[in-house]
Amino acid sequence: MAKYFGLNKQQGHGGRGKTTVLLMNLGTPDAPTTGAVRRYLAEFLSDPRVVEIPKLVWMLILHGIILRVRPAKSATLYQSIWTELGSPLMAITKAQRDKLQQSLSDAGMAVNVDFCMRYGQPSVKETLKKLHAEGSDKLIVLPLYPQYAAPTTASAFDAIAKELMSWRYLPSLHFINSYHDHPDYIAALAESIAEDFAKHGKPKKLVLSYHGMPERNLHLGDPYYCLCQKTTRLVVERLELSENDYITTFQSRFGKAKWLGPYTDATLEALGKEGVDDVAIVCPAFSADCLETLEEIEHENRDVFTQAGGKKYRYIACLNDRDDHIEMMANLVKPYL
Ligand SMILES: C=CC1=C(C)c2cc3[nH]c(cc4nc(cc5[nH]c(cc1n2)c(C)c5CCC(=O)O)C(CCC(=O)O)=C4C)c(C)c3C=C
Ligand SMILES: [Fe+2]
Ligand SMILES: [Fe+2]
Repeated sequence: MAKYFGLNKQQGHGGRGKTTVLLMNLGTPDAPTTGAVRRYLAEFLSDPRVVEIPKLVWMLILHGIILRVRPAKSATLYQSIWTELGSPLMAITKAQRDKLQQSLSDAGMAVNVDFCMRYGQPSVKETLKKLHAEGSDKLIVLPLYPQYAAPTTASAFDAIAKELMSWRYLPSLHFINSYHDHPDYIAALAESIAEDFAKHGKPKKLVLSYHGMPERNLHLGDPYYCLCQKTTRLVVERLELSENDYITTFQSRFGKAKWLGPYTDATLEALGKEGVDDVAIVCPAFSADCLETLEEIEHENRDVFTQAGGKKYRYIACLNDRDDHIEMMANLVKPYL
């Protein structure tokens, strides 16, 4: 048939039928240098899902001010968390890919696991093209953002859809848009907190700090804020905490607009001043440790808290490549395999 119609090898329509679980995360600079951070931020902050300001105005601010000032500052912060394996976000995502591959293979499933990043490398475009060339015609896309948000989850979908727009032979596609209340996610999160309490004692306050976004997004219909509140409720119910034991906050504010609150840094400062001097802090919106957790939460906010009078400050790591986190991913994708 192929010979009759003059199809070449690349075009061959046989030999397909592979299934791939495609993990997706935000992305990170290639190096902790001003140039690499500028390239990364230029791509990230040009995404209209991330910054919803009229394009012309935003491009003037972005290129005229932000990309001249922020990359050098952020590069210094990235240097403080960089490891011999590179950016933590990249190293952890690779470990998650490898362990999920192992887990699904051990369960006897003939499935390939790969990952790509929304911004930077490995790009959505190159990864989809590679998977197609390898014969994958069924994709289960799992963006590693537990709580759906338009700037993250919808943007991941945009990038996939944008690439596939120019394809003739589309793969079958399943897109998992949120797992904020999945029992395995809640169980893994609660277990990581319980382990910390067992080791260091129950703190006076558990702070559940989620990545923030402009408050306006909530009023325009983004469910992220409500999904974060639901995650908190399910986790604290499982840990049997009472209302005074915990607080939900939002971190990583960017720009001058009002973001979701209460803000993590202001809350820690207030707690320190009020004599709530023993806190543990966990970041449920991040599936992997990154700049926003390792630098902003573990370091910057520790200083805020201790300078306000706080004494004990424990950062509880993200779920990263914990076995229960990997099993959660396996259970999330299994119904589609
Ligand atoms: C500009 C607006 C931003 C929105 C909205 C936003 C939402 C959002 N982000 C994450 C996850 C991550 N963000 C990370 C870094 C980061 N985020 C913003 C801005 C917005 N994020 C900036 C400018 C940066 C870069 C860091 C800096 O220069 O200070 C990261 C870490 C990347 C890394 O390399 O380690 C993650 C992960 C979520 C879940 C989210 C949803 C509301
Ligand atoms: Fe962010
Ligand atoms: Fe930050």
